[in-house]
Amino acid sequence: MIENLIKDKEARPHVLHALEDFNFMPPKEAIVTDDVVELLQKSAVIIDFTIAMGCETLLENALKHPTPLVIGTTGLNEHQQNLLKEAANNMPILYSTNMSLGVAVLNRLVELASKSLSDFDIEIVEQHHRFKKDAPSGTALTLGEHAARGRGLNLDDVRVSGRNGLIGERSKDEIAIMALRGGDIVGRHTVGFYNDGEFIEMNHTATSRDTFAKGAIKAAKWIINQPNGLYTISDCLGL
Ligand SMILES: NC(=O)C1=CN([C@@H]2O[C@H](COP(=O)(O)OP(=O)(O)OC[C@H]3O[C@@H](n4cnc5c(N)ncnc54)[C@H](OP(=O)(O)O)[C@@H]3O)[C@@H](O)[C@H]2O)C=CC1
Ligand SMILES: O=C(O)C1=N[C@H](C(=O)O)C[C@H](O)C1
Repeated sequence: MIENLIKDKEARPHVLHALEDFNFMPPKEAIVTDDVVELLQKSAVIIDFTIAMGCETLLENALKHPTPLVIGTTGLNEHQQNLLKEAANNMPILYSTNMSLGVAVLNRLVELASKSLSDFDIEIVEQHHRFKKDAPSGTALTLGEHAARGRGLNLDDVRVSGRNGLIGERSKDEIAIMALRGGDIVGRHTVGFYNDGEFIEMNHTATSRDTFAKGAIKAAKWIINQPNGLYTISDCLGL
């Protein structure tokens, strides 16, 4: 995501990491550092698209040096999710597994469809590029949470991660989340609602990673004016 953020003129002066990797000369006012404390102390807001461990380091240090944060990193474990909640008591944090407007709206639609189509079986498929490290995608899990919430269920209680062998019939409440990987697919999520005689499939396809960068920059401008707390991109978009 760093190359997509650098492409955006407004974000460019604030991008601090690995600039030379992308053959880009930072402007004089940019701070280039690999010291997370210096980064926190000198930044008005930080955008994090790294890996779960990188996000954990940022949050741990942010607890001592509160700074508004926009976090898009996925694959956070339970400890890291708790750290996110704890840190949000001391600073405004916007966390979203997907920074696009389309997915923010899709989350709403899925919750509504799940509630209205209570007899339909729900299945989620996500597709991403071959370089993606975590599975299933954070977006697919968030969509699954909305689908479960629409029926008053907890995703952890009903989630299926794979099917293989003589597994028996599908149970009514289960929600499978399956991941495909290949090529340069930016991000494609399909939530299907299946019943006897009809089905609906809701699909969102990101065709450029700039979509996520633009959402994150909008979020960064918004989060600096918010009181401490944990927000999502839906809050920023007024959804
Ligand atoms: N919420 C959203 O809308 C989106 C979320 N994402 C998520 O963002 C994350 C990054 O994705 P992507 O950009 O494709 O991944 P990449 O692997 O392309 O980039 C990850 C970057 O993080 C750096 N990094 C790795 N470890 C650390 C660390 N411990 N501390 C600081 N930086 C570190 C890497 O540096 P180096 O190369 O030197 O290791 C690299 O520059 C993933 O979790 C992905 O799911 C991605 C797109 C959209
Ligand atoms: O790794 C990616 O590329 C993406 N990750 C996010 C996720 O895990 O949901 C968002 C987007 O789909 C791209």
